[in-house]
Amino acid sequence: MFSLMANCCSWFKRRQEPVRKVTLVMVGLDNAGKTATAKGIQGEYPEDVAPTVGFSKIDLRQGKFEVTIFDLGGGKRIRGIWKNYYAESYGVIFVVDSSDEERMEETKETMSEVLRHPRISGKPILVLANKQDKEGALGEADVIECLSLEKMVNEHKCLCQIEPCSAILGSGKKIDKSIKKGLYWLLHIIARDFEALNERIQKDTIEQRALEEQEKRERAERVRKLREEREQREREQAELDGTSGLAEMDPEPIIVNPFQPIATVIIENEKKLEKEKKRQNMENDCDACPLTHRMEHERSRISDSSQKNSELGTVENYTEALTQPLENEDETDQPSSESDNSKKKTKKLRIKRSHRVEPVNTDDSVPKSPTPPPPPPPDFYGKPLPPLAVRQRPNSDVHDMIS
Ligand SMILES: Nc1nc2c(ncn2[C@@H]2O[C@H](COP(=O)(O)OP(=O)(O)OP(=O)(O)O)[C@@H](O)[C@H]2O)c(=O)[nH]1
Ligand SMILES: [Mg+2]
Repeated sequence: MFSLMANCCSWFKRRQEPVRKVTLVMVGLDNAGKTATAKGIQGEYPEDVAPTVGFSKIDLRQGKFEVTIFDLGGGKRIRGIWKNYYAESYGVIFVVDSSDEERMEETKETMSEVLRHPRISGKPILVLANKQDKEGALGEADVIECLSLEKMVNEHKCLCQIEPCSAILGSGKKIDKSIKKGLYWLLHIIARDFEALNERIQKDTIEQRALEEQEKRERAERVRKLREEREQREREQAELDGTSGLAEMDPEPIIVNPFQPIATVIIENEKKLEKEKKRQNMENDCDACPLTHRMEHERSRISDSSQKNSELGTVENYTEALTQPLENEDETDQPSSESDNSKKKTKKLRIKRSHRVEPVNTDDSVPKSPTPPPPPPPDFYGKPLPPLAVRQRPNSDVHDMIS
């Protein structure tokens, strides 16, 4: 009767206990069997596993414990993330592949690194000597020896339990009893020192979060600086590529299309032709004027023409090439008998053509071609372009090499 009452009191007392949330971290080399073990605990088929990239998380209820297990990837490159989970861990599950003797040294170093971390030292550790079903797997004593386990745990003041097991034996309620036993042991130790552990974990977690925030800010700052440097480099490169200077002053430069519609070219040419005609008329009128006046007139005309040349660019050059016969016509149309006028005219023509690249002047030394170039039709630009052969070419005095 007394014992029944004591049991009832104990049950009632346990019911009053608050639910404790406990986080565990599961680590070990890749291929050790961590995910298989975690799946087995959860009641899933343990053999259907793939290497863990990052982590996987399982939640389970064990008596008064709400347990969260972080199953972390064990690959060499992923091991760096383990430390991010140490602060909130109440204990460690370290899984060892007992059948892989060759990697025992690596396992030892890795375990030592975990236990000496300031956020792990002093916390309980469960070692699962996994894959006992495999032939040649090391037994419990061999694993302890290979890992120098006693020495290591004493050094870092960690309570330790080792369980030889096989994760693929079963799952859920049929899970390997050693795994179940090991888990009970770990939770029991945690429950015993819960207050002290909990205080440490709260403190470590706050520090860890602050550190993470700091790292995040530093990372963002690094990214910002890198972006700024890259943009600066791009700007400098753009300047080197010649988009600086005028291009910078005028962000949208006007690009003159060299391939203008033919109608535009014709209109330009017509204008030019009209101007030429006017000029000719004026020249005829001016023939009566004194030579100096005419010289002045020619100079202003040349400068006007040069300016226009630079303005009109390609089109103007083309126009000039086409209007060349008009100037020749000036030359040929002058009556040769008027000797005074002829002298004046020669001088005038030299000035007139001074802005062009001319062949050696043949006016005096070489006799003129017996067949003068054909005069252009009066309405030249109103008609289709003449055949290439009759068009006056620049430097037409020089004959083609191949004729
Ligand atoms: N024979 C045998 N095979 C096992 C046992 N436990 C796991 N395996 C197999 O070992 C391989 C690796 O198992 P995982 O659970 O993925 O190993 P892990 O430790 O999670 O590996 P990472 O995620 O890469 O860190 C899988 O093919 C499992 O089926 C076991 O107890 N016995
Ligand atoms: Mg895994």
